Amino acid sequence: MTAGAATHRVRRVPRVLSIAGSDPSGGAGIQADLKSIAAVGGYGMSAITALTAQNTRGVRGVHVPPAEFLAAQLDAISDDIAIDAVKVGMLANAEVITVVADWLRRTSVPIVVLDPVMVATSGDRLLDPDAELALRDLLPLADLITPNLLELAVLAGAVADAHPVAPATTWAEAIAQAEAVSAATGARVLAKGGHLPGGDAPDALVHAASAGVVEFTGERIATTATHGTGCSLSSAVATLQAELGDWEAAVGEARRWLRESLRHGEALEVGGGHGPVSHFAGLWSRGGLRTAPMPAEIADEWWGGIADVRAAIDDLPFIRALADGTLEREPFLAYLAQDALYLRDYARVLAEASRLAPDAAGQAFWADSAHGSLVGELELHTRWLTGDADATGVALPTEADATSAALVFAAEPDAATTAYLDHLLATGARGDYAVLAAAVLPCFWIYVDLGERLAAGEFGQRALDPEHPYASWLETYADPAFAVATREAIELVTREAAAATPERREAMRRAFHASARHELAFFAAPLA
Ligand SMILES: Nc1ncnc2c1ncn2[C@@H]1O[C@H](COP(=O)(O)OP(=O)(O)OP(=O)(O)O)[C@@H](O)[C@H]1O
Ligand SMILES: Cc1ncc(CO)c(N)n1
Repeated sequence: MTAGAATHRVRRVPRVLSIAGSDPSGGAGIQADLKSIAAVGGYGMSAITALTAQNTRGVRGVHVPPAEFLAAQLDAISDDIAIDAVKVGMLANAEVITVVADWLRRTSVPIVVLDPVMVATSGDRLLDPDAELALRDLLPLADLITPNLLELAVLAGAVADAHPVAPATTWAEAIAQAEAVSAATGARVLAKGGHLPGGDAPDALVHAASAGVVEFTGERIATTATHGTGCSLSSAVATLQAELGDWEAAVGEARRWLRESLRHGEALEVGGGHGPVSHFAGLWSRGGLRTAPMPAEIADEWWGGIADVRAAIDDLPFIRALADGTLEREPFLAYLAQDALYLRDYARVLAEASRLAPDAAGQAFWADSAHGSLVGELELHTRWLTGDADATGVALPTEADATSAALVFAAEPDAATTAYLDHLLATGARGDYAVLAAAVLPCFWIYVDLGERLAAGEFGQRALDPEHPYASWLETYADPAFAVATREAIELVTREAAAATPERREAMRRAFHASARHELAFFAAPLA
């Protein structure tokens, strides 16, 4: 850990100001800076030093607004907003340099990265030659300076009392020049080898005060999309340093990001010269572009998506007859016998969801539900199937356990039970928690919905009669505690779906839909 890291206060979304020129073609200058800052996770701001008329082929003109107006921009920002890092780019002339240097002295910005822009990738000048010496006063205000080889030579000359220094032709020479600039200014220097001939594109982080040289190597990427690489790198390093508080880590991560962006630059098909890098290529491919739905929207969509299945369940002769009490005892007991078989394995599937759950809350919830379906629901079934249906609230006689188990699970699983359980058990075996949780949800949701609507008289007043032949069944599913558990299940599952990738969310929806169809087949079977 460096001294800087020890005192660093972590800033998850650093507020980063770019003081630079405008590139209307969007690949360099403040446009590249804002994209880079956002791409690596910062909040970007920009104070514009100069306007250029340029594209990927070259710079056609430069307009420098009055320096007082740059000062006004800088003060407007610093009077209101805490700034975690500043990146300085194109400065155009000596007057602009003075404004920026004065503002930096007045404003205590914790991180200053100076990209001493002098010449564009196209070869056009972006800094008056007579301003190169004025840069000397700005250098000690920087924490990190990021010159390319030509700029490094100019800075090395400036700190050597304006003795001209020739651009390095070897990497060792470049590092020696960086050491001289670092020693004279106290700043770290990132020497960039992008302009070296050869197959490598090395950078070196040089800090004379700690006699440290950290080299970053990597092969040169074959691309014409190199417009604005220097702007992009310096902005990314400033942002990442504010987040990580470690220069080596910040440069390393910024380089990884820039190299990925370089690889995708040509695919943007911007301009016929040196095109821009693709600043968001990584984010686009890994994060996706569409906004994720909210959990409540997912609940509505999934529930709406099974409206036809729910309507079909409502219309089943089994449900109608169960509601009005005319259902024969034989199909009711046949249904319960199948449901007992179902619940035994359903509890195992819930236990699997508990095992796979990513957090303790989820683990506890599914474990509770597994327990609930065994002691709450299965006990009800047992009372019915062992002929103990009238002994409400009385515990099962323990000496009869073996006999009752034999009775409860005596039935052969029918096709609907087998299909439903195969679906759930296979989903569990695949080991995807989110999909499994979606698959078990209809069993909560459809039953609670039915139970509540039966108890509300939606299927006739007979369902509310305490003398109803299947009153204990009706009460079990109208139990408010079951509704609470169901709401929690919906919340757990839809929150998981909201955080999932679109593909995974779709797999969850499909599993949910499949289970709903199995519920319909299950209710239809006893009278089929
Ligand atoms: N073709 C490439 N392959 C890999 N990395 C590259 C390539 N071109 C530039 N880089 C990297 O991009 C960063 C910027 O380097 P470069 O030396 O081009 O700066 P610059 O000249 O200031 O950039 P600009 O083009 O914006 O003026 C460095 O990290 C460098 O290693
Ligand atoms: C405005 C601006 N800043 C920096 C550079 C360096 O690439 C550029 N081409 N344009």
